[in-house]
Amino acid sequence: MARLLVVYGTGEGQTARVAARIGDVLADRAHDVTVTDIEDAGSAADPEEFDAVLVGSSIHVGAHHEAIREYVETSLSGASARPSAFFQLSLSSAVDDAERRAEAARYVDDLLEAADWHPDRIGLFGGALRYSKYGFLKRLLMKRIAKNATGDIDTSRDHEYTDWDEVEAFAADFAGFVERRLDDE
Ligand SMILES: Cc1cc2nc3c(=O)[nH]c(=O)nc-3n(C[C@H](O)[C@H](O)[C@H](O)COP(=O)(O)O)c2cc1C
Repeated sequence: MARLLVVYGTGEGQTARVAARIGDVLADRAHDVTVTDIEDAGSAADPEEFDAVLVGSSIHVGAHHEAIREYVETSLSGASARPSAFFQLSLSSAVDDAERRAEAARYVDDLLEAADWHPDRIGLFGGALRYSKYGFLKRLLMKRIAKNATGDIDTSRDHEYTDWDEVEAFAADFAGFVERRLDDE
């Protein structure tokens, strides 16, 4: 059994949902899992207390959650023997378009380069449009962003693009990686 941390930054809760699903997959494999929002985490997100760390963030206006950026820069920077993974949610990963996919990958590259962090696994997932949760201005902004991304500008309902099978496969793959690594030690 490994002590695993899943720490995430979220705007409207989709990354929290993904983090929870990842946590369920890890817990089903009998690991001791802590899933925490970076805003509430404080010292509970100290990587030293865990065997492995997964970090997740959504993209808002081309940037990761600020507290997550700070966290990876201060807590995960540099070489580490501890296995780690990063997952990202965006609309850019919600469409089958090479340019958009490259954009999503670039967001990750920029974050990792700035933090000098080298996670063992990276997951890029489609996010969601929660028009029902946005205020007037955010709904307008998201309609514009969505028009160029998924094309879903019907604000009378929400749109979800997360592939839950992909999320579960990502979590299982990372769990397997951690288990093999700990067996070898
Ligand atoms: C204000 C806002 C700005 C966003 N900007 C981008 C963006 O620049 N690129 C992108 O691919 N997705 C963008 N998105 C889509 C989010 O990444 C997607 O909605 C994701 O599911 C949000 O997850 P969260 O609820 O955990 O924050 C944006 C969403 C919001 C609400």
